[in-house]
Amino acid sequence: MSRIEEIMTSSPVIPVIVIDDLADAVPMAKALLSGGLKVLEVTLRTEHGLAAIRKIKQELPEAIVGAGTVISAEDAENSVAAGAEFLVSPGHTDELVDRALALGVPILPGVATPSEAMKMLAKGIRHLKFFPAEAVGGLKVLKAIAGPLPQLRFCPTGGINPEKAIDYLAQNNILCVGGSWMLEKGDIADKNWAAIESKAREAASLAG
Ligand SMILES: O=C(O)C(=O)C[C@H](O)[C@H](O)COP(=O)(O)O
Repeated sequence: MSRIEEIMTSSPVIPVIVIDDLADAVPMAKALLSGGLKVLEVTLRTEHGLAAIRKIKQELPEAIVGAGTVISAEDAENSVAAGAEFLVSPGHTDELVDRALALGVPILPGVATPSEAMKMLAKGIRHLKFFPAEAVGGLKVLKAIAGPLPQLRFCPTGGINPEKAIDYLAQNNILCVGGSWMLEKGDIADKNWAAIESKAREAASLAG
C-alpha cells in the first residue's frame, strides 16, 4: 500500500484546519486526536499554517500532519520543511505536482473533472482530492467516474457534513472525506475543545 493510501485509510475523515490564532493549534489538534481523528490537514490559508504544522508535530508526534491549500511549488517546499507528511491542494498545476513528486512527499491534488483526473493519472497519481465536492455534483460524479477510471481513489471535500459523509464513504472509490464541520467557529472562539473533541469522535466513527 502506498503511503498516501495508508494515510487515507487510517481515518474516515480528514479535518480541514484553519488557524487564526497560533495558540489554538495544539489544543485544537489535541481535541481532534483525542476524538480519534489522527490525520490532520492544516491549511496554509492563514499566516500561521506553517508554524502550526511545526508546533503540532513537535508536541503531538502521534498525529499525521499534512499541509492544505498548498497552491505553489514554494508552498510545497515550505510545507515539507515545516514537517508536513502529505500535501493537499484545491486544484493542481504541473509546477506544484512535479515539485511534490521530486520532493517525494505524498500529494492529493485537487480535481473536479475526468480530464483533470486523467492528467494526474498520466503523472502516476491515482489518489486525488475531489473539490469542491458538493458544488460540482458530489457523489453522483464520483460514481460516474468509477466506470471508466476504476483505478482512481478520492477524498471528496467541500460542503460535506456527517450525513453526506456516510454516503460518500459507502462508495468503493472513496477512501476518506475531508471537511471542517467538526471545527465550528463558535467552539474555536470559545476555546470549547471538549465540544470539538466530541464532534471529532462522531466523525471518527462514521463509516459507509
Ligand atoms: O483550503 C483548501 O485547500 C480547500 O480546498 C478548501 C477546503 O478543503 C474546504 O474549504 C473544506 O470544506 P468545508 O468542509 O466545506 O469547509
